[in-house]
Amino acid sequence: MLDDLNTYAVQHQTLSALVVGAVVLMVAYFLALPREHVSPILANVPLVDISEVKKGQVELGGLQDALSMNCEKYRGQLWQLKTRHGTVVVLPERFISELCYLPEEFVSLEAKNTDRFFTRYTRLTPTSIGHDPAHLLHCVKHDLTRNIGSMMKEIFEETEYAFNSSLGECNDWKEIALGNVLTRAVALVSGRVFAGPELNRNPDYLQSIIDFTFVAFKAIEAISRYPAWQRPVAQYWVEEVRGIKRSLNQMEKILASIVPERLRLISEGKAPSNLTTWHINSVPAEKKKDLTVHAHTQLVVSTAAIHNTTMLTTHIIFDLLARPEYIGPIRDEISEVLSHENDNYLTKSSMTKLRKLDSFMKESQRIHPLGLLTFERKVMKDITLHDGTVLPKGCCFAVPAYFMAMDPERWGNPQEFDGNRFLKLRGDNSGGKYTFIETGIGQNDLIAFGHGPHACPGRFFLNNEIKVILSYLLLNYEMKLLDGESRPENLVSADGIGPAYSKKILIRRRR
Ligand code: HEM
Repeated sequence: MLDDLNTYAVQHQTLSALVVGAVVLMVAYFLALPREHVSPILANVPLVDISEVKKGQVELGGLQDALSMNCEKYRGQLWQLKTRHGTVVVLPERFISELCYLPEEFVSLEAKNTDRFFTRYTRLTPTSIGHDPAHLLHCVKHDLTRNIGSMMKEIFEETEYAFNSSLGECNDWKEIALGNVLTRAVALVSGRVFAGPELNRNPDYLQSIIDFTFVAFKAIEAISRYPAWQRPVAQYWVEEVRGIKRSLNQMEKILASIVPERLRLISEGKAPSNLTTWHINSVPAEKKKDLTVHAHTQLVVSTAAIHNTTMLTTHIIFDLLARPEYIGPIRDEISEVLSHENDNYLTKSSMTKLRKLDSFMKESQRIHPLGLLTFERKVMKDITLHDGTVLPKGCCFAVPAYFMAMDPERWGNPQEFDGNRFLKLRGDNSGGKYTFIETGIGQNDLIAFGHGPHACPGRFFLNNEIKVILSYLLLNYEMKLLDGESRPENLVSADGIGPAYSKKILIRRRR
C-alpha cells in the first residue's frame, strides 16, 4: 500500500514538473517572440476594413473596388484601409510634395518594405541580412543608369538570342504563353547586365533568378497567412520561405568561383562592367569577399527587374494586340529610327526618338499599373502636415496611384485607351515631360514609379530594355490574340494589377 502511494506521488510529481516545465517553456517562447509591428489605427479618420474578405474575393477585385469607391467617397481627405497585410493611411496627392523629401528618420520606404514583405522571414531587403541597402541602391541608381548607353549592344544581342532560342524558326503561327516567353527573355537580358555573358546563360544561374522571382512573392503571401506568433516557427515549414533560403545558398555556390576571379580582375583594372563588379566596388573592404551579400544582391535586384518588367511588357503586348491599329505606325517609327543607326541595333540616343512607342507604353501603364498604391512609406517619427494632420510614428501611408490614373477630374476620359495620349500632351516638346520614365503629381501625370528621391531607380534601365524587346518583336514577328479572344482579363491581387500571365497568344516570324 505504502509502495503504491509512493509510486503515485512520484508519478504525480513528475507529471506536475512536466506540466510546469511546458508552461514555462511556452511563456518563455511568447516572451522571446520578436515583436511584429502593428500599424496604429488613427482616431477620427475613416477606416475601411477588408481584412476579412476571402482571398478569392480580393483577387476578383475587392481591393480595387474598395480603393475606387472610398477614394471617391473621401476625395481630398485621409482614410484608412485595413487589409490582411496591415493598415495603411490612404493619402490624397496634395500631401506628396511635403512628404517626399523628408529624410529617412521621418519616413522610410525600407522600413515599410521590412514590414510589408515580412523580411524577418523572407530576407527580401538588404537590412534583413544585416547589409546596408545603400550599396544596392548605389549600383542601380548610379552604376546601372550610367552604363545603359554602353550596354545597348549587349541588351540587343541578348534579346535576339532569347527569342531565337525560345521561338525557333517560327515560320508558321505558333501558340505561346506570353508571360513565360517574356520571363525568360527579361531574365536573360537582365542577367547579361547584372552578371555578364559568362553567367547569364548558365542554366543554374538563369533558373535560380527566375525561381527566386516567383518564390519571393509567394513567400510573402504564404507567411502572411500565419498569425504573427506562429511565424517564427512556421518559417521552417513554409515551403516558399524554405525556397528563398535554397535559392540564396544556390546563388552563393554559383558565385563562389566568380567573386574571387572578379576581385583579381578588379585589382588588375580589367573587370567587366556589370552588377557583380559594381557591387564588389561599392561594399566596404570586409564585405568584398562575402558571398552572402553578393548572392543576395543578385537575387533581390533580379527579382525587382524580372517580375515587374515582365508583367509590364506583357500588359503592353496585350494592349497592342487588342488594338492592332497601333502596331503599323509604331513599327514604322522603329524602322525609321533604326535606319539612321550605323549598326542593326538601337542606341540609347535613338530611344528618345521612339515617341509613339513611349506614349503607348505609358498609356498601357496608366490603365494597368502593377501597383494600385505607390509612394508607400512607414512613419518613423510623428509628422504634422501643413493642415495640422498628424501622422503618428509607426503608421504606414500610401497614395492611390490607380485611382489617380483613372480619375475623371485629372484626365477627362480616363476609361478610354488612347495610345497617343502622351504623344499629344508632349506635342513638339523635346523635354522629359509626359515621357514613360517621368513621375509627377500634377494633372495628366502618373506616379506608377513612385515619386521623389525614392522613385524607382530601375526605370531608366527598364525603359530601354522594354523598348529593345518590343522593337525586336515588332520588327521580326507578327503577333495576334487567339481567334475570337479579346484582351485577357487582368488578375487583381493584394499587390496590384497583373496581366493574365500564362494566357496564350499566336506568333510567327514576319514574312
Ligand atoms: C515595370 C517595372 C517596375 C516598376 C513598375 C517599379 C516600381 C517601383 C516603385 C513604385 C518603387 C517605389 C518608389 C516610391 O515609393 O517612391 C520602386 C522602387 C525601387 N525599384 Fe522599381 N520598379 C520596376 C522595375 C525595377 C527594376 C528593373 C529595378 C532594378 C533594375 C528596380 C529597382 C528598384 C529599387 C532598387 C527601388 C528602391 C528605391 C529606393 O529605395 O530608393 N525596379 N520601383
